[in-house]
Amino acid sequence: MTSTELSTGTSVFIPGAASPYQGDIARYWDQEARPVNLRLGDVDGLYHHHYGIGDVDHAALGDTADSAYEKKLIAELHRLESAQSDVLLHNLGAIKNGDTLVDAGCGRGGSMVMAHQRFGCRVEGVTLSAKQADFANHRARELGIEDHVRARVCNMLATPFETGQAAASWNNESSMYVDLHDLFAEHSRVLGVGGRYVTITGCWNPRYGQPSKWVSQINAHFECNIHSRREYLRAMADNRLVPQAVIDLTPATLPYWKLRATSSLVTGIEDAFINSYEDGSFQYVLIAADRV
Ligand SMILES: C[S@@+](CC[C@H](N)C(=O)[O-])C[C@H]1O[C@@H](n2cnc3c(N)ncnc32)[C@H](O)[C@@H]1O
Ligand SMILES: CC(C)=CCC/C(C)=C/COP(=O)(O)OP(=O)(O)O
Ligand SMILES: [Mg+2]
Repeated sequence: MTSTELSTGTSVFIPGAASPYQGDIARYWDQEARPVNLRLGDVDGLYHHHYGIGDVDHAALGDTADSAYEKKLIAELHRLESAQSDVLLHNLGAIKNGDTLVDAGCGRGGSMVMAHQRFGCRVEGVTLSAKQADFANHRARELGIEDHVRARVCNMLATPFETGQAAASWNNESSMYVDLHDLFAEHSRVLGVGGRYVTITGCWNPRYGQPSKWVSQINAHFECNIHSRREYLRAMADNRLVPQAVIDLTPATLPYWKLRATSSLVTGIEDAFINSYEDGSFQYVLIAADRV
């Protein structure tokens, strides 16, 4: 654990942060309280910081003039975000209830809870944000699963997990904050041989050429650094992670964004996602890899 320097020169202790950048990211997520995340989480107590996939259920939404429409829209966006976690968890393969899973960049813990409910296993999460870790651990206590689901304030590039301890691990929209070679070296260390790694991420498309202005806008909005699809595959290959599936989820996430753009919970980043997905400069992908 180190301290980081603010631009004012004040030394601030940020547990888990290994660099000034990570200190900024810790502060960003400590302060985050966007209604688009909290009101969706309030639907059923699963709090996500990722986006949705799947077709919109227009029958469930009903008439836009209906006074209950906005509530239904929030429930529908949330359903699509949980569907995204379901697809990630499905790609972890067969997990036994005695297994340990690692969620790298766990946010408020929605996917961790879903993983435990699905597999009955232990789930260990790390986040740079103490607020998020407290939130996730509080939810786990409320659900009575705190002996199986735990979040810690920790850098995902240097985790406290034992070598080979995890049957599977994942990054759900959290790999754009780190160097991919460093990230996959750590997953490769923590995973047992034969273990499974899954990421769902936004990446820029090498076929487009370079990051588009929309990708740059998303980077600035979230203070992150989106990698290219090529960089993911190369860094995995260099770290004994062999892709078993690469799924382009771009067509599946567009309905979520188009629906979200019509809601009262817009944050201003919706057009950058829609435009970059539609012009082919950006892709939403799932990569599942075997640790060999
Ligand atoms: C967009 S949120 C995704 C949260 C969660 N995976 C989800 O799907 O709800 C990004 C997360 O990555 C975490 N993160 C970013 N850099 C990190 C690092 N170096 N170590 C640990 N967590 C990190 C943030 O703290 C935050 O929890
Ligand atoms: C696909 C890419 C590039 C994602 C960037 C990472 C990120 C910040 C995800 C969403 O978090 P959130 O749920 O907190 O965002 P929002 O408030 O927009 O819903
Ligand atoms: Mg969100």
